[in-house]
Amino acid sequence: MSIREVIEECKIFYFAGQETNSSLLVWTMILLSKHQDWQIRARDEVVQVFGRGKPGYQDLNHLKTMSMILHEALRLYPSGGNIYAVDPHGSQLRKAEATGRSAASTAGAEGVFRAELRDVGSAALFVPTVTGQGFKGNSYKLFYGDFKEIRRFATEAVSKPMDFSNDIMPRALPIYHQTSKKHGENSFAWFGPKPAVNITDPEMIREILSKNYVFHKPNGNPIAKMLAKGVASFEEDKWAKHRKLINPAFHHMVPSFYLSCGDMLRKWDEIVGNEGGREVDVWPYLQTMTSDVISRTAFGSSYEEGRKIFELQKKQAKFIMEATRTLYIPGWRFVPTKFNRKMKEIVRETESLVLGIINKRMKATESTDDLLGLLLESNSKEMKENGSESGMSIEEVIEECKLFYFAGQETTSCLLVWTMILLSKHEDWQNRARDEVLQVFGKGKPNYQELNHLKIVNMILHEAMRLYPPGVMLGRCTHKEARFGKISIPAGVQLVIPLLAMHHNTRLWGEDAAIFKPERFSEGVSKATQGRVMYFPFGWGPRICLGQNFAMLEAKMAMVMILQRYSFKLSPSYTHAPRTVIILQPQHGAHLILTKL
Ligand code: HEM
Repeated sequence: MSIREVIEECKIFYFAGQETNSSLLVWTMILLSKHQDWQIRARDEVVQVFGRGKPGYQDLNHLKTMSMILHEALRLYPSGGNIYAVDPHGSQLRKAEATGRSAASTAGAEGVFRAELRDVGSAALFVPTVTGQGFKGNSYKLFYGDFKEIRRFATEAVSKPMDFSNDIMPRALPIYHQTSKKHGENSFAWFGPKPAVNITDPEMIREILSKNYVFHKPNGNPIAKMLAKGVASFEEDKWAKHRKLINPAFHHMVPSFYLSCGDMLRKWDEIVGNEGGREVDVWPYLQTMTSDVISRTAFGSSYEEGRKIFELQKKQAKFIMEATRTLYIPGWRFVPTKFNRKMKEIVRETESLVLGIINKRMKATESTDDLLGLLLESNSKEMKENGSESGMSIEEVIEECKLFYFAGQETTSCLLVWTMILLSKHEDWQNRARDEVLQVFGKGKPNYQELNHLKIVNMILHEAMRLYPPGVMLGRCTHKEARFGKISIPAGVQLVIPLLAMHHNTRLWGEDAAIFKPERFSEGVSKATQGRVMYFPFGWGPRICLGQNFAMLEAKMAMVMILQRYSFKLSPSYTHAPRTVIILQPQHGAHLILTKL
């Protein structure tokens, strides 16, 4: 090991050992204060084994009741760490999975404490159940499970770039890649003290994603929830209510892709000029464009205020990424550190800006057709028809607006950047796409209706999202024992759906799964997949992405306008390095040579 690696190991021991232990102790004491009967049972056992004398290490291992209590405390209040990104949308920021619970879910968990304490901890229960059914994984290491390995895989994966190839699993989804390499497709890992089972059977995936009232999303880090809550993080009735209110707004809004994309192209024109090709890192420009689109579409006439809100969100996301890089300590966000104060300040500033816009709208006599206007309209219609309980509060509308920003921006810019990179490598497909675009629109302004009839561009976008899906995995969890045919998975387990692995699976797609072949989608998605759940970049079932059509339309408009004006190829300085930071991004940007047509 290098000195750096030794230091990293020490840091892991510090975090995994010190913070998780103190968190475990504090929750155990709280639970035992609440459940005096178990406190008495534990004391009886301790007094029986040690009397009032000094406990011997050997005998500590024989405390059965104490071990049961510690495992149950860990199950209810796990203190895991910076493990996985499972949701493509920033609101979840589930980098810090297996962390503390929200107040509401804590109250629910309290209720089951007594009933579940009969089991000797989740590890003891989980392992025989799933290994008996062919799932394999590492044996459980107390408190931090596979945390150390996961950290190492993640760091090693992105430490060097790769040759240009679409075989990106080792880099983009290193944890699943390594686990499945070692244990096979039916495998599991320990997210701290929580077991996480990898699900790769298309039928099981269909069932999990269809039954959204049975399989919930895993609880995220409460710090991350400061960023945005909204429909993507709600469950059951609250989720259904919000989805019903937001849906009409998405169907009626008029997106402003043309304006924002035009702004981006004007910037490229200034850099490239008329003579020869010029190198441009297109990645930051695509990010600005998609963020501009969402500011205009969400806040329309209040575009300037909208931009300010989103700038604050960007700042907040950076703080949150830093916060989630360390283990989450329950209650830590309430401590008035400088960092926490800054984050709270941003929340306050954002809310007052959004509230200002909303108040202005409420007083206006005419309705506006931006997302916020439509949302307010659909909300007040619902409240008029079914009473005020059925609508959203102003705070909830604010949260949904914040969510649109995170949901709508990074994901779509990722789709665009990988499409441009792939078309730079495959100039034959770039030419075919341009031919189609020029045939349908010439050099004129694309209209929305006809964007939907572009066949080649559509095939290319799907193939780009198959190989480089913005969200590389989805997560769900079991609240009670779940049965899938002969397979049974106990309660309290995370289900990891490695979306990227499904998109690259040679058993499903053939030996050429890693090759860019848009012709796979020449007869549509259902023909390409034969109706199986093996391609689902926007998720599946009732919780499928609300912005799916929006994103596809935006990507088509942008690709049409780019293809009309430019030809592009990889620059010699382009470095292929796909990397997952919540979503799948080009780690070193996208340096392309742009030539004006
Ligand atoms: C290429 C772009 C996009 C991709 C790949 C994508 C992907 C996804 C995926 C995979 C989910 C499901 C997550 C899960 O089931 O755990 C989802 C949900 C969602 N997406 Fe997107 N998304 C994109 C763009 C957008 C845009 C532009 C918006 C809005 C402006 C949006 C809003 C949402 C919302 C609100 C949900 C939550 C739906 C619910 O829980 O009912 N997405 N997205």
